[in-house]
Amino acid sequence: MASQQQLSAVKGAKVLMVGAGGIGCELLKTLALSGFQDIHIIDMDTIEVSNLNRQFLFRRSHVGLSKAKVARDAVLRFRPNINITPYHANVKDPDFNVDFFKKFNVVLNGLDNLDARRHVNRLCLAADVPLVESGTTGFLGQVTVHLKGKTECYECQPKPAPKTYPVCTITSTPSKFVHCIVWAKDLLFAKLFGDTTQDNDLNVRSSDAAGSSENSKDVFERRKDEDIEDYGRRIFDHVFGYNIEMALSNEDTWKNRNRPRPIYSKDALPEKSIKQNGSVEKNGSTDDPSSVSAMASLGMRSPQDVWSLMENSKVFLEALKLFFTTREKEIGSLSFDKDDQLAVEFVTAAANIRASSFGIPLHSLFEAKGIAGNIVHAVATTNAVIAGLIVIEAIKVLQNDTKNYRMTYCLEYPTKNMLLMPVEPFEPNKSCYVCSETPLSLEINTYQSKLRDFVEKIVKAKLGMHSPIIMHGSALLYEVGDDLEEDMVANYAANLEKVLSELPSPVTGGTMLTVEDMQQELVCNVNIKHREEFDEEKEPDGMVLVGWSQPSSTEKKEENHRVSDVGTSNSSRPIAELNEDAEISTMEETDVVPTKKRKLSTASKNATSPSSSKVPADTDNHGKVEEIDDDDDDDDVVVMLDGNPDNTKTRRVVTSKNLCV
Ligand SMILES: Nc1ncnc2c1ncn2[C@@H]1O[C@H](COP(=O)(O)OP(=O)(O)OP(=O)(O)O)[C@@H](O)[C@H]1O
Ligand SMILES: [Zn+2]
Repeated sequence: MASQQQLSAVKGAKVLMVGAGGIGCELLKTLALSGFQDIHIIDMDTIEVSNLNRQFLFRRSHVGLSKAKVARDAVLRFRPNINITPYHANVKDPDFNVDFFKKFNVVLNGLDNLDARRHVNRLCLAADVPLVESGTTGFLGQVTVHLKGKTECYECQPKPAPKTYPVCTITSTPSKFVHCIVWAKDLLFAKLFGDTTQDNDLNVRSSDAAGSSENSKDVFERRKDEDIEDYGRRIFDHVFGYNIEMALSNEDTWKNRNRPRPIYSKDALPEKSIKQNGSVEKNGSTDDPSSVSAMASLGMRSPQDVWSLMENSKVFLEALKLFFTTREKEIGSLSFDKDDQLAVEFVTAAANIRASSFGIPLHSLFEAKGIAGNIVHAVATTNAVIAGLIVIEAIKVLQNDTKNYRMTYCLEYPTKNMLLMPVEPFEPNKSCYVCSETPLSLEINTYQSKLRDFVEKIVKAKLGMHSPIIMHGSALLYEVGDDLEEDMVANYAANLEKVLSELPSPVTGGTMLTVEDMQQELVCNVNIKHREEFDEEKEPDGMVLVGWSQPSSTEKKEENHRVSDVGTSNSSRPIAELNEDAEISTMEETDVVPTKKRKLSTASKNATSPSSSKVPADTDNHGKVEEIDDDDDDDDVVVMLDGNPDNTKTRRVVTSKNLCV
């Protein structure tokens, strides 16, 4: 039961909700039922059929309509006397500026992407409005409270960049199924059906043959009058047989690894099957290319089955044939789409054949699709629980009950007998470039990198600024805006193409640049350190931003609970892990390994039953993660998917570029 004090705080509050998706719908309903009377909602999307299974304010007849508006109407039907103001718009629109944010007592996020979350965080800091942030991925979720100067801001912990894999792991030494999926999807599929002119590491040839005119041709090119089945087998033999033999010839690679096995179509498929390919069942309608399916064609039905090597080989050849015979027009412009059945079949089969070669367990189409499409299925209940927790924190915020703020993790399995794990919020990270004024350092080759590289790779991609101004002392090097004079626009365009050391106000080692985003009211100083060389694989940007990743080490040590953040490559927040010692740690891979202590709340301190579980700190409520965190060093966790074949309780949450609602 709410106290009188709580009720009056709730009644008098003006609340901004950002996002009316999975979490947002639950949140709006819970806010209304909790007595909130002045709610503003921003959502830029319209309703899709795929939203209906969990966004309960929406019905089929609403498909195509604004989420914010329909959500408002749906809630007004059972709470007609409250005020709900919808905005069908992007929260990054200039209309939603600091003055707009200042009107609210609290902002509640139900977003699904890092970019928007960072933007809202900055506006809340600039407007000095408390933010309750949230995310879910499948069964996992979390709610955090951010109050300027009192708790960490949303960006106090570095957000991992999208997960990438070392090229050599993908092309030569896969050790996990996800590596085979990346190879099948991003290299093989792209080479065969996407931009066929692209060069990639699939075109391995023996060195002595490289010079001959026959071999200077692209192996992937279909020869004139080449029978499609012959072509398919040639590709099969090249990528699964010949390329593996080539790789094996480099003995050093295999000194400490299991040697892969070359697979040729004649070994994987009896002659009879090769000829029978596609003869079992004809595809439904070839008028609709999206309905074409190699599985249907081969009479294979269950996407849950793990196919044998022979079945994978059949699907591979059949899918390749179907692309060339029924979807020829698309070849050259296709990119992998998880909703494209034939593409999923091809990628599943190719990944499995490669996995078989490298002694990696094979996976079903269903699993492969999840990995390839980075899908974690949304769980409506998690969204509902998280929405409830948001409201609880919002009420504390409205009552200034700072000491009772909690960030709460929703776990998949009980830990210490608890599914909801409350934790005291972090203090602000003193080296956070967003909420403190700590300068950043950038290692960069000032004689080679252009201003454009700095703007794209650092200012936009890493610092998340949309309309940056870049200054060297009082010299303006770059800015964007609608009201710029033509000659200024030309000047800035010219500057973008100049290397840093040749800018009108040269930027060299020791220079301090000031980067500012007017809308976000964020200013950062960046100390430039000249560095000659970068490791192409580890530092593909050709520059390294250091500075804000190290959280303060001043937190109390007496607590027997610890959080260690291993931030990483993905845009998501770290994954929190509760281990046997009642320690909470967040783990992801990264190049920085900050460690700090985090206090569990009383409830969790008193908990007794040990178990293990992992929680996403940044999740995507619509059930998708854009990247799979597949840290090679973290074998105790698995990608979390519905129908997880490993049936293990120790799961890895895939890192999400987009936090789910
Ligand atoms: N910049 C933004 N401005 C306004 N709304 C945003 C912004 N970014 C994301 N959103 C909204 O946040 C909501 C997130 O909800 P959710 O994660 O459930 O995604 P969804 O798009 O509804 O689901 P799915 O992607 O699975 O179809 C979406 O409704 C989306 O429109
Ligand atoms: Zn911060």
